[in-house]
Amino acid sequence: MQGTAHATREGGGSAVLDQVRDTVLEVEGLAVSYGALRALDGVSWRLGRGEILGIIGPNGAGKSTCYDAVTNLVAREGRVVLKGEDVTRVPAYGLAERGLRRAFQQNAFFDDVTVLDNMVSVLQDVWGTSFADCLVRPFRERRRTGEARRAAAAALERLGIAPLYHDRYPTEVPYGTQRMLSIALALGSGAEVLMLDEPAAGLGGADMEALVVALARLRDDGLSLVVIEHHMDLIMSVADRIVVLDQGRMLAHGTPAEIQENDEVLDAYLGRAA
Ligand SMILES: Nc1ncnc2c1ncn2[C@@H]1O[C@H](COP(=O)(O)OP(=O)(O)OP(=O)(O)O)[C@@H](O)[C@H]1O
Repeated sequence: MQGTAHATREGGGSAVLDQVRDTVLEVEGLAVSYGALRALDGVSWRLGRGEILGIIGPNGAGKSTCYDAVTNLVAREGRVVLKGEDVTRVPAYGLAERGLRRAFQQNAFFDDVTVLDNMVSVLQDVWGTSFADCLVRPFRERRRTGEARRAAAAALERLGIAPLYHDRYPTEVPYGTQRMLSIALALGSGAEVLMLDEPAAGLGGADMEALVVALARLRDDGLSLVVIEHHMDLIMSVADRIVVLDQGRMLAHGTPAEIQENDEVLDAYLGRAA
């Protein structure tokens, strides 16, 4: 094997795990079976604070199943530790409350409210007002509503969504902006770990570049990200480390440079230059 990516098919700990500093999310021995199919088998990785971990692999390798397993959306074996707390038995909504959020492959927003109001709605946990408060303290509540809208606008601009789109309906804005909106909504407020499933799906060149910039900015802000992606250029440019899955098992784990030189990965997945 060339390079230093660690093949993990034989099991055993990988030294690359020891390189992760300030672990925020750790999965250990995750396994999922669908009837006779072992869709995930003994998958372990760690995510450091302010880091992007890429998860790649051919179709059917188990990438989405791995997300379902981490977020407790499927029966699984193994352990999940978030910020030092064993959260293996915590349901998905409890994980979201603890700062572990997830965006799915499909865009997810309310079609019949504006982009800005979509964002305001997910910030309700911080800026929400009650009917009773509006009656008793109307001026205070009006001020809070203004603050909520400013916070929502800032959250959208953090993802590069320009103000000219804030008052449009999501279906009226370009597809790349809709993808960014889905990410912004998944982030909400208080996210510490964000898991993205193919964020670049359907994006063209300029939108792809905007996504790279946005992901790097989120990481630089201290967010930790796990990103499933088929676009190799994108994942190789933004990820700090990469896990390669194949038939439910970990084929390799290393830096992008290590993964690109790994013979097993080249044979199984990335394709080899003649
Ligand atoms: N609910 C399910 N019931 C039965 N089999 C499933 C289920 N979900 C996934 N599988 C199977 O588990 C395996 C892993 O699927 P998964 O969707 O995790 O792969 P993936 O790497 O995300 O693929 P893709 O890149 O195509 O999205 C596949 O063989 C798939 O057919």
